[in-house]
Amino acid sequence: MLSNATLDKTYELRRREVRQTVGYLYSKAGSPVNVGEQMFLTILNVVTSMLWGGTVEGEARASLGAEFRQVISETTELLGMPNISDFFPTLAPLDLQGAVKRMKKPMDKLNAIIENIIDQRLKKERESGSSSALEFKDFVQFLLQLKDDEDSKTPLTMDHIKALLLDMVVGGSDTSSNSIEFVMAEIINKPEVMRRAQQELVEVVGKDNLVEESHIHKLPYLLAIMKESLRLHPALPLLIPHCPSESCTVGSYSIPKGSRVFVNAWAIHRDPSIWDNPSEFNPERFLNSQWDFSGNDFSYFPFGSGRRICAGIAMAERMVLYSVATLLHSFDWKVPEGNNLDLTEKFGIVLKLEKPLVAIPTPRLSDPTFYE
Ligand code: HEM
Repeated sequence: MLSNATLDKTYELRRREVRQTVGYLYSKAGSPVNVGEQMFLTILNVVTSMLWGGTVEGEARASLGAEFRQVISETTELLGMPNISDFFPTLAPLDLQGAVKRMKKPMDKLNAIIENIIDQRLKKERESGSSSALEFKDFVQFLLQLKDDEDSKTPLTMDHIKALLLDMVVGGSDTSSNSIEFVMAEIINKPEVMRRAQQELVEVVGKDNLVEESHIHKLPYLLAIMKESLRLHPALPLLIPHCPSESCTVGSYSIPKGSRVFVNAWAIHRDPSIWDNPSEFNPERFLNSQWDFSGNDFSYFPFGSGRRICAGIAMAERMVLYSVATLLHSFDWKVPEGNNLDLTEKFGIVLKLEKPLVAIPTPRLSDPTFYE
């Protein structure tokens, strides 16, 4: 589902959602909008339509999207909370901070949403006679077939399927939308960066044309902006906790088997022995640089590294670049009069802006049909 070949085939899904967001922003032209919320809804719809073909529209888009965002936010907040049970596992059964108890409510809600989706899919299959009768094969359909395949080398249970779907929705939506929010906040904070990115878009896309995903490989300055924003604000600042299956030694530290290892990518990305003026937002440092998202260089790895590297890098790169390119090509952005742009970060397993980015879009394209 996340390979470049499949992503090429599902471009229409991303395009449809991004165009819908542009239409919404056009209807709000001149008024403040919550950028992160809009981007969350856009990504949520893209991820869910790739997983099970379902999108949220109209009124339901705002209400289900807001509910989903709240539940995912609660879950990721609890996941990232320092928990005494992690450091003293013998205390875990006591759940001293009540983390396990508090996790139950959002997890029950997420489970109910996912179960409902699987039930609907099974019902549809029963009605149509077979799964292959469905119009197009999405991830849920693929997993359900794999579960029923007796010769499969990967035995799957319904719990595995639910966990995989949750992983994708939670892992894909909050990370990508927060990353887009940080990119936009940094750009709005530095008007010269916004102008240069828009100039690049005019040269590559033109003003009488729409941004397409195929353009993003021709926008080196925009890619440098994404890399620089992920350097300062990696979506998962401590990656995802790792757990070695064997005792090992790393950089002369011995790591016992089974210990919980947090890698502080946030601090490495701001290490003054690696980066000049580490706290400055300066996309130029990434123009013609050796740093990429492969995780092969331990001074820059916003998607992690090695066997557990992010499974969604290709999709994240497409979604972030395509969304930001479209937002900047279609609109000028500023914060409401009298408001200061506050880039203070809020730490958790997912890094967020302490104060959500609220900004005003002003259309830049003369032809109103580009906003339909
Ligand atoms: C800008 C957006 C994103 C960022 C910055 C990001 C970052 C990361 C990071 C740092 C990890 C942990 C890697 C490690 O511990 O070494 C991870 C894991 C993962 N990500 Fe992403 N991610 C993003 C978007 C996505 C998307 C769009 C999807 C899928 C729809 C996705 C799916 C996953 C999955 C499934 C894992 C777990 C991989 C495993 O444990 O084998 N991510 N991501």
